[in-house]
Amino acid sequence: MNFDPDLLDKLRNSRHLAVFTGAGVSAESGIPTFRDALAGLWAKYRPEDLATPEAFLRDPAMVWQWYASRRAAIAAIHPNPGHHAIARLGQLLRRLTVITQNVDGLHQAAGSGRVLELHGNIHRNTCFACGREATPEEAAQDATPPLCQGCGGMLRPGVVWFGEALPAEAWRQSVEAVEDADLFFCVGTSSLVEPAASLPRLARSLGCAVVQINPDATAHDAVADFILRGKSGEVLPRLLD
Ligand SMILES: CC(C)NC(=O)[C@H](Cc1c[nH]c2ccccc12)NC(=O)[C@H](CCCC/N=C(/NCCC(=O)O)S[C@H]1O[C@H](COP(=O)(O)OP(=O)(O)OC[C@H]2O[C@@H](n3cnc4c(N)ncnc43)[C@H](O)[C@@H]2O)[C@@H](O)[C@H]1O)NC(=O)OCc1ccccc1
Ligand SMILES: [Zn+2]
Repeated sequence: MNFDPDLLDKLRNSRHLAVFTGAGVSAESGIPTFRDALAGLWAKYRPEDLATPEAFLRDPAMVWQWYASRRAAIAAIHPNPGHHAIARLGQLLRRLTVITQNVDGLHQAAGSGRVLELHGNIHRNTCFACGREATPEEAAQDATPPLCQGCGGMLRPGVVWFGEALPAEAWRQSVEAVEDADLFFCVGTSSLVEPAASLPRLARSLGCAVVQINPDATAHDAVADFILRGKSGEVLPRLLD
């Protein structure tokens, strides 16, 4: 894949690169993308049916087990060359901010220092009633779901469910990073979930060069200045060559 010299020039001279990622960046690690995540016994559900406070209240054990099965899948895999290339770019460039929709923690596992988790992290748990962050021991109790040792409420995964607000600080810092960036990578996301999907549009509206990295077309091809059609685990390492 030959890259547009203008893109390589912008990357080499970037003062601040913002890298916005979705499930696609973890696909080559063996984690099915959000659309494909509902395989096997979960196949009859839509993500929006399970990742909501209503679903949790309706059937807390089922939702807890879904997250437990995803946590187990994530524990068995490793970051891929796409994650590592982003971490390497973070060492080479003056400033790089990762803004991720992923809850798997693989950017941090690959060594990326500045990672803003817009939709939380599946390895953390909080109390659905009092909001307290639970200890790993509490979350390991043999109950589905385990109960909070503070108030006795049910523990829930530390992710943002549909209908819930994004973490205010992560969102504020993400908008700030997009406003400061001179280059914006949109990697492995279908960009269908709001307000996260507004960030590529914001970047474009601020005159930031937008690069889309995805094997398929997405809603954000229209705001991209450069479209790299391929898998992030193959395209990103080549950008470092
Ligand atoms: C479905 C959608 C229309 N619904 C929403 O956007 C809703 C509602 C909404 C709000 N504003 C709107 C405006 C318009 C319409 C709807 C809304 N948004 C919300 O509910 C948000 C919260 C949304 C967050 C939900 N949580 C997630 N995840 C955590 C949980 C969990 O993980 O279980 S969202 C989850 O789904 C999304 C999945 O998208 P992708 O990551 O892009 O994955 P996908 O599978 O779709 O695509 C993969 C892509 O990768 C590509 N690919 C595949 N292989 C590779 C490869 N190898 N390399 C590169 N790319 C690859 C594929 O081609 C594809 O393009 C991600 O964001 C992911 O985090 N909250 C909120 O609005 O709250 C209000 C509020 C405000 C104030 C106070 C109180 C309340
Ligand atoms: Zn509690």
